Amino acid sequence: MTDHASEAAARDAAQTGASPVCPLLRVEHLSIGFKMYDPAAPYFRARKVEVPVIRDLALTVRAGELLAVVGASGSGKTLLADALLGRFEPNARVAGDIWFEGWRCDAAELARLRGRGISLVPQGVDSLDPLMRVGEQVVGACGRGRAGRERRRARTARMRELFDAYGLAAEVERMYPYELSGGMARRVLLMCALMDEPRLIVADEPTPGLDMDLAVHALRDLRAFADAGGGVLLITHDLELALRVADRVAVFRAGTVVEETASANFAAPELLAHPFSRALWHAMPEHDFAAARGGEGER
Ligand SMILES: Nc1ncnc2c1ncn2[C@@H]1O[C@H](COP(=O)(O)OP(=O)(O)OP(=O)(O)O)[C@@H](O)[C@H]1O
Ligand code: NI
Repeated sequence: MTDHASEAAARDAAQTGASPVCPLLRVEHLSIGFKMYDPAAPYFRARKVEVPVIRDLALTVRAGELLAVVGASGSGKTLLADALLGRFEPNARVAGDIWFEGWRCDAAELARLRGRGISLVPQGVDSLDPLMRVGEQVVGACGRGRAGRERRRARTARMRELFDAYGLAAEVERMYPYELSGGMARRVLLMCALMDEPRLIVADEPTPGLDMDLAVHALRDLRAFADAGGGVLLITHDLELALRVADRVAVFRAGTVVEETASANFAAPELLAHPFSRALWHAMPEHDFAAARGGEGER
């Protein structure tokens, strides 16, 4: 841990009257680019250039809150999720600060927090091992000997508690991933994340492939986690779904958050500050999919 933000938070609080409690997660000026051969240059003159994907991004997640990061496909959302877990490709160039519970963390510290504070619900259900029963995967490796047996017993009990709390039938434990429906597989991924009693869950597109009912169900589980005091960063391209569960929405465009606002402000376009947020509002099915007015070309 390199720094502590509680003094800064207390100072801010003295100035603004806000609560001095540190947010669970705070990201400031995060920029990520990739060093790669210039795709525009002819091959015989190719040289390495830095291609920016995330630029000067800021967001905050507090305990008890679900923040949705809503952005188009391919805009860098998974890259953001990976960054929060301290996972960077070797050619990534990273700048900016990520604070977890008031501590500024570098990539190695974030990677250590995985499973010890921060859990990821990954974008693909293919992260489940096809050859292992669901129960074994959720419980995870427990080690050998007496300590291993104790740990297995404790983790199995926790898994059963979670299955029960989140409505997964006990027989799912003995199933293989191919026997699960899309909705069940998504739920199992969430259970894997919850096993480690995280304070923050980063959920990367947890709903594609699910019908509306199941998607809402999956998001309700995340909402329940936030209501119990955890923080959730929900990454999605589906604003309509996000608005059903999120307290606040971070509108993500061209690699940065152009507006972080209360979900309630999506009630009317006048309540939204950025033209792209208003364009998203107009593009929602219930607002007749109007063309993305005011969005394109504006940053
Ligand atoms: N190691 C890398 N080197 C170069 N470019 C990369 C690397 N990793 C990711 N990118 C680029 O970063 C961009 C953002 O990718 P990312 O997967 O984060 O988007 P996304 O918003 O999660 O997309 P989706 O909606 O499909 O999940 C892509 O254009 C991708 O090509
Ligand atoms: Ni993605």
